[in-house]
Amino acid sequence: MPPHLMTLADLSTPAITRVLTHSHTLKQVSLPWLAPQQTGKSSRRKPLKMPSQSLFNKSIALLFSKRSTRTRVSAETAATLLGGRALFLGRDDIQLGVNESARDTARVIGGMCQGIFARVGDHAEIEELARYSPVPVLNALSSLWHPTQILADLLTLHEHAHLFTSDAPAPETAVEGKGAYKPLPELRPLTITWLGDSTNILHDMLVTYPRFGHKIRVATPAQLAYQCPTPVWDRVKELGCDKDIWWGSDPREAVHGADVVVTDTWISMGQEAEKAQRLKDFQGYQVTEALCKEGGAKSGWKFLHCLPRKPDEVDDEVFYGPRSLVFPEADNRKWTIMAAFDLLFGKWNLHGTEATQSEA
Ligand SMILES: NC(=O)OP(=O)(O)O
Repeated sequence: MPPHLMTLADLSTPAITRVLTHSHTLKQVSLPWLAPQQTGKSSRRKPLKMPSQSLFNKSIALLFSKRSTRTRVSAETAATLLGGRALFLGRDDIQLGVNESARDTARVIGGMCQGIFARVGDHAEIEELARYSPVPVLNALSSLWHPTQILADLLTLHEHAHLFTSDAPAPETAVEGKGAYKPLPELRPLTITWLGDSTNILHDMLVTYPRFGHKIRVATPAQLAYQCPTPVWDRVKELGCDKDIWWGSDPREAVHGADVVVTDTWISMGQEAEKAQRLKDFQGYQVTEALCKEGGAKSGWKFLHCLPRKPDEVDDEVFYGPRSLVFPEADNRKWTIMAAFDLLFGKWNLHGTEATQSEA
């Protein structure tokens, strides 16, 4: 039975830390490799190290039934860096869902490729793929979970740990030629606020952040449709995360004491018909300087958003301002997906906890 990853709830805390550490090292190894190569005298510099080639001559299927920019481009470029190839298989490209079942598709693609990175509608679809795939399946987003997004968010927070500690200097990032790679900066326990719908992004936050000592404060509209689905809340409780989660419907109350404010679109893929009702239900939830000041967020609060963004949920002042970490967060989709591909598809060892720095 191959290992799979449906949600970060499936990984222990040390295993998540290992993926983040591995992402941080792969990023440091890969960036000099990807930089324009210099000629002339500077060509006498120390030879560059090539990142792990665990996917050399291997193929990863990107089975995407929904649109994607970040996840798709991260996956394709990460597979290339690992020496392999990603095959993008969109909903109109293959027989799945029209002439062929998920069961048969998983068996056939798994017989030809060495991993499946799948973006699906209903979460049951990816469970079905995983049940019958002979190779590992990684969740690229389902109705319930979005694990690779939260890996990127965590890496971004760790890289910006100095912003949350008044006396800490910014870490050095350039490492080429210095031997050992910089360790992942330690992150102090934070208060992280979510304003918006109970989406797959929030769900992976709920089962992850409290295990690292972070408190979560959530505001969703009071209607039942915006509350946490039972299968997700069951995992939250199973992991003991519920005691560190405050959940209400007042966005001002939710941002109280926040170090980080996170939101996402109020109208996810497939919910376009509900747009008018949703815009009404989320009135007052837009992340702005005024809202966070009135609610008592910490003076240095920072902003995360998985993207794509619409101006409904966050105004331009916050989104493009100095509080925003959204573009480093987007960049980190690549390094975290690269680490997950290396460990899951290349080594079948994503759930392990042994250090990986020497094999980056
Ligand atoms: N955040 C995210 O998953 O972006 P894409 O939908 O563009 O992949």
